[in-house]
Amino acid sequence: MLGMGKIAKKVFGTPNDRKVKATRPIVQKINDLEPEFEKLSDEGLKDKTEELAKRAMGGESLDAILPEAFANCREAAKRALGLRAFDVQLMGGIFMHQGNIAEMKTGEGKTLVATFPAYLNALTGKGVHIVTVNDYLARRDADWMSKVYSMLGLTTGVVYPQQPAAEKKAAYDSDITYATNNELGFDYLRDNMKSELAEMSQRKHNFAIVDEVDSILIDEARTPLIISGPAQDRSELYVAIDQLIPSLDDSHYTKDEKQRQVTFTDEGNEALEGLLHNAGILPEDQTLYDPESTTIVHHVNQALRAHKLFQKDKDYIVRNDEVVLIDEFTGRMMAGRRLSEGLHQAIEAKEGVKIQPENVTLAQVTFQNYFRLYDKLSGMTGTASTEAEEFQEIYGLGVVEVPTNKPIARVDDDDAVYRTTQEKYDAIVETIKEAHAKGQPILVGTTSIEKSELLSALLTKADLKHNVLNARQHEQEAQIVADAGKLGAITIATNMAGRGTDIKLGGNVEFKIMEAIAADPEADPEEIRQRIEKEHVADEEKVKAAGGLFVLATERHESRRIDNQLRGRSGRQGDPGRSSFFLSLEDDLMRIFGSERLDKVLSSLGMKDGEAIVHPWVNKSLERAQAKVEGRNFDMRKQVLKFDDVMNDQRKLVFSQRMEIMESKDLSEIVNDMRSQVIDDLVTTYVPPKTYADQWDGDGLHQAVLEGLNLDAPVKDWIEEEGVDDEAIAERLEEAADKYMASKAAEFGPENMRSIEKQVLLQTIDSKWREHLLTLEHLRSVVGFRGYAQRDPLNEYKSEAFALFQSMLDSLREEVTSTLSRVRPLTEDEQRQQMEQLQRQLAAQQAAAQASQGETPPQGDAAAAAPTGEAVAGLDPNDPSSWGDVGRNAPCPCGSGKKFKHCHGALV
Ligand SMILES: Nc1ncnc2c1ncn2[C@@H]1O[C@H](COP(=O)(O)OP(=O)(O)OP(=O)(O)O)[C@@H](O)[C@H]1O
Repeated sequence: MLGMGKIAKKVFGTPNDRKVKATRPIVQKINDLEPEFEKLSDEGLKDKTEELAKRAMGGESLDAILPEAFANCREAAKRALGLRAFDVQLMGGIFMHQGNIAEMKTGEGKTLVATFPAYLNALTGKGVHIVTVNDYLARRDADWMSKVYSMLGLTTGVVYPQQPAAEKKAAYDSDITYATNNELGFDYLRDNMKSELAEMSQRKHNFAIVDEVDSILIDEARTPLIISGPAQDRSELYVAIDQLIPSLDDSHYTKDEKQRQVTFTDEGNEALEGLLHNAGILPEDQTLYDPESTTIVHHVNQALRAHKLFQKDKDYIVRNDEVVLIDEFTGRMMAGRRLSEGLHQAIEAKEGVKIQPENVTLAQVTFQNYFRLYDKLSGMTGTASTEAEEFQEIYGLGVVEVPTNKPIARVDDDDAVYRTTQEKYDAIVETIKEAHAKGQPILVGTTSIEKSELLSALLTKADLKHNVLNARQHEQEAQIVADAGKLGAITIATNMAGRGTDIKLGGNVEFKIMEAIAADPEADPEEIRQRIEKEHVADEEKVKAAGGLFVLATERHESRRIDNQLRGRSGRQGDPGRSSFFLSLEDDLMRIFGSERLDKVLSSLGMKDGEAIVHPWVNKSLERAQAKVEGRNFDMRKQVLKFDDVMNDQRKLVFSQRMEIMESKDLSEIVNDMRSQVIDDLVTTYVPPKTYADQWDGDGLHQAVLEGLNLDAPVKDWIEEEGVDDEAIAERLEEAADKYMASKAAEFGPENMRSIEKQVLLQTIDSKWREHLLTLEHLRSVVGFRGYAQRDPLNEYKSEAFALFQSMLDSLREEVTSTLSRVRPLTEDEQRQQMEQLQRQLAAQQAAAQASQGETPPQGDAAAAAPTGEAVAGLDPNDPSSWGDVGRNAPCPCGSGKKFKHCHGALV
C-alpha cells in the first residue's frame, strides 16, 4: 500500500521533478537554435562569442543570453571533440549556472557539461575557475576542453604546484582556469602574503565550478590549508612555566585518565595565578582570565599535561638529549614524531633536554571558507543528495538530481552479511572466481590500503591475476582504472583510487590504440586505429554479455555517499552491471551499530558456517545507521565551522585592509591617523585625572612618549603650563610628532617615505596577524578547558577572540607608529653589511637548492612550508627518525597517501 507521502509524490512529482521540468523549455530553446548555429563558420562561432560578451558586459542578464551561449558551445564541442551534448547535459549546465550542484551519475559526461556554464559565465570577462581533486585531472580536463574554448575564442589556463609566477598569473588571467582545490587555496593565502599587487596571482573570485564537489566541500572541509614556518624561540617561557608545576598539589587539578585530560580546579587557578605573578611570567595587573593571558594559559595547560599525563619510559623515552615518543599499541619508538601545539616542548622542558623549535601557522584557510569567497559557486558530482541539507545550510547550494541520458540497467544486490571476516573473505574470493570465469570484469572496493593488500594476498593465493590501486599515483591509476572494464579484469581499489576516471566496458579504446601503435611502429597508424576500433566493439559486446562491470564492495563506509560512489562506477550510460556489498558482523560499522540485533536474527535462523543473510531489511537498517553517523559528522563539521567563522571574519577584514594598502599610492593619511590614535591612547592612559595631579610627576607620559614616538618632547613642561588637560597635551604632542615626521620625510624624500610607510604597514600587519593566529589557536584549546566551568566554549571563544583582535589592532598602531619614527637612512657601513648578509643568504639558498635536486618536489602544504626549512625532501619513508617535523596536514612521509595526522601523526 502506498503511504500518503508516496501518493503525493506520484500526483504532484517531487520538488526535484519540478526543477527538472522547469528547465525543459530552456533546453528546447537551445535545441531550436541548433540548425542556425550549425550553419555558422568556425569564425562565426568566435564572432558570436564576441557579440554575446558585448551584450553580457553591456548589462544584459546571463539568463537571457543562456540559450544562444549554450547553442554556440554545443556546436563548438561537436566540431572540436565530435561530441554532441545530450539534453540532460545541457540541463546539468543550466543548474550549475543557477548556482546549484548538478548530481549526475558516472559516465554522464560531466567534464563536457562544465564547459556550458563556464563559457556562459566567462563572457563577462571576470574569469571562471573549474576545480578538480588532483593535478592530473586539472591538466587532463583542461587539455581536453580547451579545444572547445579556443574554438569559441576563449583562453584556457591550468594552475599547478611549483608553477613559475608569470605562468601562474597568466593561467589565472585566462577566461577559464582549471586548478585543484589545494592550489587555489594556497595561492589565495600566498597572494595575501605578497607585498606588491603585481605579484598577486588571483583575480577576484567570480564563479567556481567544483567537480567532485562532495569530496572537496564535505570530506575535506574540516582540513584547513596551512602555510607554516618556524616560531620564535620560546624556550625560556617553557622552562619558566615548567618550574611552577611541581609546586602544585592534587587539589589543584583533576585528572581524567580515559579522556587523557587534566584540568585546573578553581583552587588550582588561584594558586597558579599567584605563582605566575611571583615568577614574573604574568604581569601583576593581569589575571588568568584576561584575553591577553591566552598564550600563557595554553602553555600552563600543556605543562600540566606533560607532567601528569605523560610518563617517562612509558609514553616516551629520553635518548640523545631528545624526547622520543613510544607507540602505545606496539611499544615501538616513534623517532621524529612530535606532539603539536607546544606539548612536545613542554615535555622537553620537564626532562631538561634541548627545546626544539615549534612550527607555527603563518596563514590558514579551510576549503569551506575559501569557496565561500566566490560570488557564485556551483558543483557537480555523482553523489550529493544524501548531503543536500549540508550543502544548502553551509554553502547555500541546492542539489538537483539530473536524469540519466539512458535508464540505469545495473542490478544492485541486497547486502550479504556473514558472521565473521574470514567467512566474508572466503565468499568474496569465491564470487570473484565465478565472475572471472565468465569474463566479467570486477572492481573490488576496499576502505583502506591494508585491506587492499590483504585481499590482494588472498587473490594471489587463489591464482587470480589482478591490479591494486591505492590512490598514490593519480596518472597511472587513471589508466589502470580506465582498463578495469576489460574482459576478465580484476582491479582492487581503495575509495579514492582513480576517482574521476570513467570505466568503459571492454577497456579504453584510445589506450588500446596507443599501445598497438607503440608495439608496431612500422605499420600505418590509421589502419591500426580502424582494426582496434573494430576489435573493441567486439570486446565491448563480450563484456556486456558477461554482465558488464561487477562492483564488489568489501565493507560499508560510514557514509552512504561513499558507498554510492563505488556502486556508481558500474552501469554508466545504460550499460549492464552489478553491485554487491559483502559484510560481516565483525566490520566496524556493524560492530558499532545494530549488530546485536542482527546477531540474534542470524542465530535464530540457525545459520551454518559460511552462510550469509541477505535481506532488504538489513540494507534498510544499515542505511539508518549510516544516516545517524552522517548526521553526527555534519554536526561536528558545523561546530568546527562556527569556530572557524570567527577567525574567517577577522581574516577577511585583515586581507581586505591589506589589499587596500597595497592598492594605495599614498598612505600618509592612514599612518597619521594611526599616530594620533596612539597619542590619544598614551595621553588618556598616562595623564592622570585632575584629582591625582599633584601626586604625579609626569614621568609616565614622558617615558611613554620617548618609547612610543621616539620624540623628545618637553611633556613635563607642557603639563606645568596646561595642567592635566588631556586634549591640550594631546594636541601639542601631535603637532610635535607631525613636525618630527615631516622632517623625516624631508630627509628621505617624500617618495621614499611613502614606500617606507607601505612596507612598514604591510610587514607589521603580517607579523601581528601571524601572532594573532597563534594566539587564536591557543585560545581554542584554552576554551576547551573552560567548558568545565559551565561556560559555553563557543561564546567564550567569540568574545575573547574579538577582544584579542582589538588588542592586536592597538598594538599594530603602536608598532607602526614607533617603527616609522625610528627609521633612518642606513650608513655606508650598514649598507655594506646588509649587502654581505644578502649574499650569504643567497649562497646558502643555492647550496640548499642543489642539495635537494632530483627529489620529488614537495606537494601541497609541505610545498608551501618548504622555504621555512621543514624537512620534506630527502627523507626515508621507512625511517620516521629522518622525517623531522612534519606538518600535520602534509602527506605522511611513509607514502601511505594519507595525511600525516591521519597516519603516523595520528597521536599528535
Ligand atoms: N554528449 C556525449 N556524447 C557522447 N559521448 C560523450 C558525451 N559526453 C561525454 N561523453 C563521453 O563520456 C565519457 C565520460 O565522460 P566524463 O569522464 O566526463 O564522465 P563523468 O560524468 O565525469 O564521469 P565520472 O563520474 O567518472 O567523473 C567520456 O569518454 C566522454 O567522451
